[in-house]
Amino acid sequence: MTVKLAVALDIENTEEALSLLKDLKGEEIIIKIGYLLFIKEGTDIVKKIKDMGFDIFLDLKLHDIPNTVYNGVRSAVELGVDYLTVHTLGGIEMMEKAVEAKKGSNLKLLGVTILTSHSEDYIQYIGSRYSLNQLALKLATTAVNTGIDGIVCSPFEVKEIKEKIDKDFIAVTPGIRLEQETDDQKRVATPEFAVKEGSDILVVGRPIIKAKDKKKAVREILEKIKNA
Ligand SMILES: O=C(O)c1cc(=O)[nH]c(=O)n1[C@@H]1O[C@H](COP(=O)(O)O)[C@@H](O)[C@H]1O
Repeated sequence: MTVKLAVALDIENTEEALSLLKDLKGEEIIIKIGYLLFIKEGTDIVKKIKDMGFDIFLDLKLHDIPNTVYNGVRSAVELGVDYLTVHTLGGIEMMEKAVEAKKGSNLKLLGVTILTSHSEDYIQYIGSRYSLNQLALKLATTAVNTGIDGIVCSPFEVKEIKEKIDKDFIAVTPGIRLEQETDDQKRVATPEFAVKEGSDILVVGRPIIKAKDKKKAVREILEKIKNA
């Protein structure tokens, strides 16, 4: 699978977001829609962006009782999104219901393991007897065995997860940075590192959204992915 770029469209101004996408039409990118735009604009924004020809990654990180997640996944299938995040910490039964809900559709479910804004210290603070890496691997393995199509982890866990899970799945890595700035992320790495470690989809938000020339930033990251 060729490595893809998912642009996290975390842009406050909807018109600005849509005009950026007009500029990016034809680029081989996935558009990730998260809380910011989805809570404000709802399903309309998803349909608009889908109609522009982009694949949609709806990032709602579903985490609830199995039946509620089942209903959420059914709605995402009806909406026609391409990727949807669920939280692996929601449990095996929850993930099984999520997988059951998308049966027969093209939706790909992505299981979030340990957020890139968490550190090893936090994992120990909440009482885990596993290290962050071990826990991410355990959650990823559970998700893939349950039938989840892919997992979300930091570029630092992806290599081991890819090596130790003997099945095909999509590895998605946020926490990508071109420069030193980390914002609220704790585990960040360059696009080249993420690709070398085995990522299939790199998620990039602020390094694009905050750039003066956003289209140029997208092109630069695509080049880095291609040449990694
Ligand atoms: O599920 C995600 O996409 C996600 C998981 C994770 O562990 N860390 C993480 O940053 N994300 C998302 O990836 C994007 C990263 O944005 P930037 O830090 O601005 O590049 C945000 O939209 C986050 O919601």
